[in-house]
Amino acid sequence: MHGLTETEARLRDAAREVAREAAAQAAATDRAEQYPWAMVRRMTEAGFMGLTIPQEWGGRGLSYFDAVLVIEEFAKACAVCGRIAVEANIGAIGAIMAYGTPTQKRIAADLVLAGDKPAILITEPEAGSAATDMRTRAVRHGNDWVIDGDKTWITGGGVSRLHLVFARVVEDGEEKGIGGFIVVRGGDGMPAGMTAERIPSMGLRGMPEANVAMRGLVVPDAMVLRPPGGWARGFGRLMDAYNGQRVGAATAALGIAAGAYDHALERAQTRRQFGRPIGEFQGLAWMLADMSIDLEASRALVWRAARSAGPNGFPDRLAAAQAKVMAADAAIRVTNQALQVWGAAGYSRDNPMERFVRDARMFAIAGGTAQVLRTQVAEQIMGRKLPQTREGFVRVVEEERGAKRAAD
Ligand SMILES: CC(C)(COP(=O)(O)OP(=O)(O)OC[C@H]1O[C@@H](n2cnc3c(N)ncnc32)[C@H](O)[C@@H]1OP(=O)(O)O)[C@@H](O)C(=O)NCCC(=O)NCCSC(=O)CCS(=O)O
Ligand SMILES: Cc1cc2nc3c(=O)[nH]c(=O)nc-3n(C[C@H](O)[C@H](O)[C@H](O)COP(=O)(O)OP(=O)(O)OC[C@H]3O[C@@H](n4cnc5c(N)ncnc54)[C@H](O)[C@@H]3O)c2cc1C
Repeated sequence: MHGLTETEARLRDAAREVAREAAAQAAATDRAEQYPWAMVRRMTEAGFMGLTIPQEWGGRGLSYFDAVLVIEEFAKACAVCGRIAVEANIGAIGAIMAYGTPTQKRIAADLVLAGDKPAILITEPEAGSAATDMRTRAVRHGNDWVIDGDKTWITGGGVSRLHLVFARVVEDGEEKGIGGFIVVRGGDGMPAGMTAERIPSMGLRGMPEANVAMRGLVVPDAMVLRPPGGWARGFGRLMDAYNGQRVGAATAALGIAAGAYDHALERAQTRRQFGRPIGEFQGLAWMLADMSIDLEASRALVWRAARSAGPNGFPDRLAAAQAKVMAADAAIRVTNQALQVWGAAGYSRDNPMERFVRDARMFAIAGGTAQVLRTQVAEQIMGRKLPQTREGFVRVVEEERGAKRAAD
């Protein structure tokens, strides 16, 4: 592969080797709709959980770029394993390793290195794309915080041990901003005050998605994640870390698309109709060409975003959004085209093609929809805020009128 050092290529090859085992169980995981615990144990033993955790905390201290090489291999073989590789290496764990206290880092690193895939809890039933409208509140009572609220579509809800909960911070009776609260699930059950109810989903069926309710959930002050800059800037700093997870999600989408493409390329050259391999028909040859272009473009943007980590240590916001939009939209196109190459056989549940299509669909929704991220890209390239609320636009108009009056 283009532009990899020997060490990077070795890491990718090692992941590819273990991912073969992931491929062998992917269909069974999908059918059983069960979290692939045995495969997670294998990934843990092989050192693919906690790649980016610094060595001083027991991790491998690898880069986001190293992580995306690994994620692509797992996602190509088993999309659920790919998403596990995202959240075990990037996202909530990145936020905690960057902003956490030594105690928080110790707890988080130990959990992930033992095989936990952390959960990130941002979305609420009434606050999806408009995440800053979240209603979940964390109210300070002395040395404890009490959290009440409802989160939805929480990946890993019910199986993850480490949770990073985004909530409105209420201190001294005043709302201060949005902060992060670390909640750990100990034994088999959920923590007191937290429940998870599974949501049946279209794809990635081995990965539980859940509605998570928090009622009087008590979090000690020692488990509050305090990003630099104070509560008022808390959401922004947590989103700095979240840009990493967007790159991870883009990589998972890329991996799924690459897996589907490999199957389609092989089928186009072996399946014959009219006495010729179907890949000779221009309709399919050009489809395969388009698929390869989509994949290369996605990979180029994913790699660029993963390598873009700026002074704050996280991937660049613009590069992450561009990569996520490209890879998510491309994965939908590529997996559908790959199924088309397979004809009726691709439509069978005995064949992985329909699974690839279902698994790819979520990435244009989760982690910031393709529409919302296009707006973020537009804001960044124009260097101006594009308010999404009606009041926000009224404010812009009033400011412009005020500036015009002052100039006249
Ligand atoms: C950001 C949005 C929620 C829009 O809300 P607002 O218009 O109210 O917010 P802004 O004024 O744009 O931003 C507030 C604050 O945050 C900073 N910010 C926002 N985005 C980023 C970013 N990507 N990187 C860094 N900083 C960011 C912004 O600059 C402001 O900072 P200051 O207060 O000025 O300091 C909305 O655009 C949005 O992103 N919606 C999508 C929500 C989302 O992504 N949810 C993901 C949930 S987790 C998940 O889905 C997991 C799935 S998976 O991994 O497959
Ligand atoms: C499989 C899956 C896993 C997920 N995992 C997690 C998780 O682990 N943690 C978590 O917190 N969340 C998670 N989510 C939730 C995800 O982040 C949200 O679904 C996403 O942010 C969109 O919110 P919504 O679904 O409420 O859609 P809405 O915000 O209601 O959007 C509906 C439609 O309107 C469009 N829209 C909304 N606002 C705008 C706008 N301003 N401009 C243009 N179009 C707009 C959207 O693009 C979309 O097409 C997951 C979702 C899925 C599907």
